[in-house]
Amino acid sequence: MTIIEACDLRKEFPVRVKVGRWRRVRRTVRAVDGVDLRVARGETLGYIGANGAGKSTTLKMLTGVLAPSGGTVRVCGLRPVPDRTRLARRIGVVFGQRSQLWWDLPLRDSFDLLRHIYRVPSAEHAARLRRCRDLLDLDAFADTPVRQLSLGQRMRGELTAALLHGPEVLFLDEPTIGLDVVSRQAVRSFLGELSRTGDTTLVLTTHDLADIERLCRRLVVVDHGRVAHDGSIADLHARYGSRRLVVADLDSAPAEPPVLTGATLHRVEADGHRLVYACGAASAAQVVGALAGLVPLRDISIVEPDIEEVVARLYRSPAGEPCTAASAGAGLTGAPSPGPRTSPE
Ligand SMILES: Nc1ncnc2c1ncn2[C@@H]1O[C@H](COP(=O)(O)OP(=O)(O)OP(=O)(O)O)[C@@H](O)[C@H]1O
Repeated sequence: MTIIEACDLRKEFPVRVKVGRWRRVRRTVRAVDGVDLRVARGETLGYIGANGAGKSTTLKMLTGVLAPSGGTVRVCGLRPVPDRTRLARRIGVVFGQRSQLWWDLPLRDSFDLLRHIYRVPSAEHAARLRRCRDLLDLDAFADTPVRQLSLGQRMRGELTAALLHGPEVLFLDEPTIGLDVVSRQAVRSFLGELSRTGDTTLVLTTHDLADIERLCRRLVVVDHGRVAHDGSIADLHARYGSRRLVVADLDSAPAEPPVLTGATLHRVEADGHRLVYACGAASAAQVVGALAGLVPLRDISIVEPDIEEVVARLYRSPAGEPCTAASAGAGLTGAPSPGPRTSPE
């Protein structure tokens, strides 16, 4: 059953841009440029894109913070802006940069206030709080005023606050940004647990692709406000020509690296003692078999394609066009997008 449905979703912002020394002209920034999205109940969706690609704007339209300039959107069957109050009871939101906690109150008191605001029956509230306390280890700092919490502690508090009313959908904008390794792991495993139960639909934007790999089966990549990829991580690799690498360590370096059918020599390292082949039509097993008959193998390893590299290539390819394997290059994850589309007003 579909819980989020966006059709041709658009958001334009009027801006004034400096031209020359004194002149300013009006322009329209197309931050979201015709996004179609359907998310099934219980799904965990990763929503990624370079800086300025339109992720936060999309999330703001899905949560009723911003009104779309065009298209239609339904979340839990409601229109996010006109039905904002009703929607607020059915969704939870964690925006990394913005807090929903009371700065001067201990975390525990914020949770209590939220119970009253959302009118959650106390048994339900207690059960949900107990689960979060266990999984997120809140007890050590539940009596500390929010302003004294570390970022990682506050984020654990934010996650709890967003879930206490039992939302059907949880929107998370950069939930692990700036967290130390321990807090990041705590947040990831908590979200993993939440995702496994399937009770809550999760929509997650992040620049940390490890979040995506650990949590999301489905990945939507946006580029210049448009969906450039919607599918599994495996689909992404297949579409953008990611290849497995076979790394062969040799006892002695051959005069010339062997030419293999169905694989290409990717690089030569360690003075010719290490050959790295990228699998094409040939499987990793076939490459290893062929190499074994041609060179003295000491060791073999197979390296799975790197999601950071494929996403970086996708960000760099013009308007989400699939790049060929030949266009693969070193990763530049997080490279800023050339910017949103603008047009004169
Ligand atoms: N209120 C606004 N007025 C004008 N332009 C805006 C406004 N909000 C966003 N934009 C522009 O819309 C584009 C998309 O912004 P958005 O914040 O959605 O990107 P993002 O993908 O979330 O980026 P980041 O990864 O950096 O958070 C950007 O170019 C941004 O400058």
